[in-house]
Amino acid sequence: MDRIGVSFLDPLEDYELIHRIGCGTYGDVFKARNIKTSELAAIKIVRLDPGDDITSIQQEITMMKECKHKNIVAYFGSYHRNTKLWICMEYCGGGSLQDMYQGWLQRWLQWKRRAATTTCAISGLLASLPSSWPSSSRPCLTSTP
Ligand SMILES: Nc1ncnc2c1ncn2[C@@H]1O[C@H](COP(=O)(O)OP(=O)(O)OP(=O)(O)O)[C@@H](O)[C@H]1O
Repeated sequence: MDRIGVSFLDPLEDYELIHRIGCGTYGDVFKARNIKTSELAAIKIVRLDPGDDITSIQQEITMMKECKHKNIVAYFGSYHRNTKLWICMEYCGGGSLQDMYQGWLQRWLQWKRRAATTTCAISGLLASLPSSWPSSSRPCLTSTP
């Protein structure tokens, strides 16, 4: 951990936890605030037990440290304290890509249902037109609900 610049100081000296925002393969993720700068952060807290293979976590930290781009979550630092590893990073208020995808999917399904309902209503209305109505002036409805 030393090798990748993890601090052994108390993370609660630097961050206050606000609430839990999610949970991943390695542990819970919390919304937090940097006490000195008031900047928001997301902190992943991973429980480390003696004998755990920490290679993949070290790789995740190393990768986050090296990836510096405006479209990639920024890495703020890590702390190893009392069997817990705190990985601090930029807070993304829009949620995960999966959350966004679920939102789009729901909206699209809702829109599709509304379109089908409207089509049915208009079809019913057209069917109720008097048969004496000249076919040349009947509106034509085509849809693929
Ligand atoms: N930087 C962040 N800003 C805001 N929310 C985040 C951030 N990172 C993670 N989260 C939230 O925490 C949840 C868990 O994230 P985490 O990266 O631990 O798990 P994951 O996305 O399932 O990936 P993994 O398989 O690596 O654990 C996400 O789904 C997201 O809602």
